[in-house]
Formats: sequence, C-alpha cells, structure tokens
Amino acid sequence: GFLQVASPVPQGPNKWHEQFPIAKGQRQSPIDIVTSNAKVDKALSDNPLKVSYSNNCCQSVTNTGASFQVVVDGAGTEISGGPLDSTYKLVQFHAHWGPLGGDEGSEHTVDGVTYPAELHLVHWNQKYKDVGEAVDKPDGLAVIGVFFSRGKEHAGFKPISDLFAKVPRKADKVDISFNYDPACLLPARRDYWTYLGSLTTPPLFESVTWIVMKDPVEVSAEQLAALRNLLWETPSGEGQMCNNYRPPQPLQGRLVRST
Ligand SMILES: NS(=O)(=O)NCC1=CS(=O)(=O)c2ccccc21
Ligand SMILES: [Zn+2]
Repeated sequence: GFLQVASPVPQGPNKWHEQFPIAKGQRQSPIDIVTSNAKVDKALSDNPLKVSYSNNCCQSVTNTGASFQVVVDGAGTEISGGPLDSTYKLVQFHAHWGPLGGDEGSEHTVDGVTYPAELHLVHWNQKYKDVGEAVDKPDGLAVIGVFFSRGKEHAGFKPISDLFAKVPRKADKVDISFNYDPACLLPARRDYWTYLGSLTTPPLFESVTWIVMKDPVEVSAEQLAALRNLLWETPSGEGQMCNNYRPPQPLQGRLVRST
C-alpha cells in the first residue's frame, strides 16, 4: 500500500470533514448570529441563567497545542437556568484568537462582525457521570462564549494572561496557586444569544448548548499579544499560536433565541 505519511501539523478546518464527517452536520458551530433573526424568548428571562463559580476552582493552565486551557475542578462551580434544563459544571476554559493586531479571531460573529478573540467556558451536564460521557450527547455540554474586544486592560484576565509565557509548548502546564473566580471574565450585562450547536474543534460533536454573551469584555492589546506567547506546530516548524478559530458554519434553519 501507499506510504501513509502522518501529517505532523493538524489539518485546517476545511479538511476536518475528511476525518470527522459531522463537520458537515446539521448543528455545527460556530455560526454568524444575525441579530434581526434572533427571537426574544421571555422564558429565558423568566428563568435567568444562574452562574455560581467558586473562587478556588482553577487548578492549572496548560498549552493544549491548540489553545491555552485553564483546567477547573468543577466542585461548586455550576450554571443552570436560561436555556438549560439541568445543572452543568465548569470543566475548563480556553480561547480562540486571530493574527497579531487583527480584528478577526472570534469563532461566532455578530451580523458578520468579528472580534479579536473569543473565550469559551465549557460545562458538562450533571445528569452524566463525567465529561467523557457527556461530550457526545445532544444535551451534554453548555459553553458560554465571551467576545474579547481590544481596549483597556482586563484586570481579571491579567493573572491568567501573565501565565501564558510559562507554558510556551504543547503539554506545558503551570499550577494556579492563587484564588481565581472565572466569573470575573463575564460581561456585567448578562444578555446572551443561545442556540443548539457543536464543539468548534474536532471531534466536532453536536453536543453543545451555546450561550453567547451579547456584550464583549475589553482586554488590552498587550493581553491579546500575550496569547502569542503560546507556541504550536506550523508547516514551517514551531511558531506563535494564532488563527486557532473555526469560521462560521451553515445555520441549517436553526433558531437563535435571545434574552
Ligand atoms: N471550542 S469548544 O469549546 O467547542 N471545544 C471544546 C472541546 C474540545 S475537546 O474535544 O477537547 C473537548 C472535550 C470535552 C469538552 C469540551 C471539549
Ligand atoms: Zn472553544
């Protein structure tokens, strides 16, 4: 048979369907949120999204080779209400971003507008025994997306963005020794759009109830630049991690609800 040369560099989003056919599925993420088509659903405000994070839940920051990831011990770190029919526990948060100084980088877009980065707070449904069981179930995950805009420094993000220089290579990991409450990364105004979608990275499971906050949070140009202290494999060897975002996917007739 032909020599199968394993490609050391992961293939980009437009090749994922070859190994993950669900990439062309009916509830893929991210999407472009067309605000005029979003439907205000009173039920979302009647049962407000409840975010109760503890401030000692963050254990470590690691370089996954595709993003930074803050690993969380979900004890006492739960969300419920809004579009969710049960309690979900925070397991990790990470982000996606673009090129240095650019304005693309978010995964979701709003009326075609991109942001320089997007934070994802990943939670799993407590009806399952662990995140591994939840990850491929239609109601398995809930991910809160927060847009980052370029502006003044985000004091709450600084303790995390200062750690990126300590985890330059894949599998590098540093412990978080200080108390940290991830809720500080949420915008003050808690309005959001919500729709049924998927993981935006392989294996692209269609298991995510997306909760995309309407308001961005401001981070400084230096904090966005700190994301590039993370390195990854590129076709020409090791380079700055950037453009680790999947572009918007077909809506396939899905409804986007709004608070
Ligand atoms: N951008 S995203 O948030 O859609 N991706 C998340 C993700 C990618 S994953 O397959 O590592 C995984 C395992 C368990 C829970 C979440 C994930
Ligand atoms: Zn993500």
